Amino acid sequence: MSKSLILASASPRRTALLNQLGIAHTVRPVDIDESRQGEESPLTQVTRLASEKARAAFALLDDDEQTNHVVLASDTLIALDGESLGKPRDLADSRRMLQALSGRTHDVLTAISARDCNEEVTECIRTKVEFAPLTDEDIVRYWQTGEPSDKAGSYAIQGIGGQFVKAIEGSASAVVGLPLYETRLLLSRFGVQL
Ligand SMILES: Cc1cn([C@H]2C[C@H](O)[C@@H](COP(=O)(O)OP(=O)(O)OP(=O)(O)O)O2)c(=O)[nH]c1=O
Repeated sequence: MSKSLILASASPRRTALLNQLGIAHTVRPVDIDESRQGEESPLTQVTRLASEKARAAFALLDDDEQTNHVVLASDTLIALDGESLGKPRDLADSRRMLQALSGRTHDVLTAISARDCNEEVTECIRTKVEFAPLTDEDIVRYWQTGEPSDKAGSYAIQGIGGQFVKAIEGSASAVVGLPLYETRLLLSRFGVQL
């Protein structure tokens, strides 16, 4: 018997990407503390957060639901010089992030985590993104559009921020929040009807 899918995410991008795969699902976001723990690396952090989101959402299911559901969760962080960049708090934070990304190549890390009553599998997808040099005026005007505020690294490649991206190497869908290819493989392994 195939299992039903629960997406543990408040991100409209992740729902849209899952819809692109044509996979029926219900959405049940969870709210966890996403701050860095100690000196953990961006890879450790993003993998831990995806796993914690999946675990928290699964724990909210009753016994019956746990036997016939799979929970999928994801987390996206930018990695630059060993540091992780999440969502900006304000303009100053956005400026700090975009100045750091300006004229350089960074890694976008997206971890996906699937969990059912038998097991949890979590993996991380790394995509390289090369940014054009940005002026302070670019950064302030971009902030005023409202787009950066809920995006890791303070930009959206699929939106206005796409004009700052010179090149990308890896998974475009992973940068937006859910790697389509790897998610499909993972869910099929968990018995979700594709
Ligand atoms: C770099 C980049 C990030 N993003 C988004 C993807 C994620 O939604 C967001 C990073 O925040 P996340 O903490 O990964 O996710 P979220 O808080 O939006 O949703 P949830 O935890 O409930 O699943 O940044 C883009 O949409 N475009 C981009 O180019």
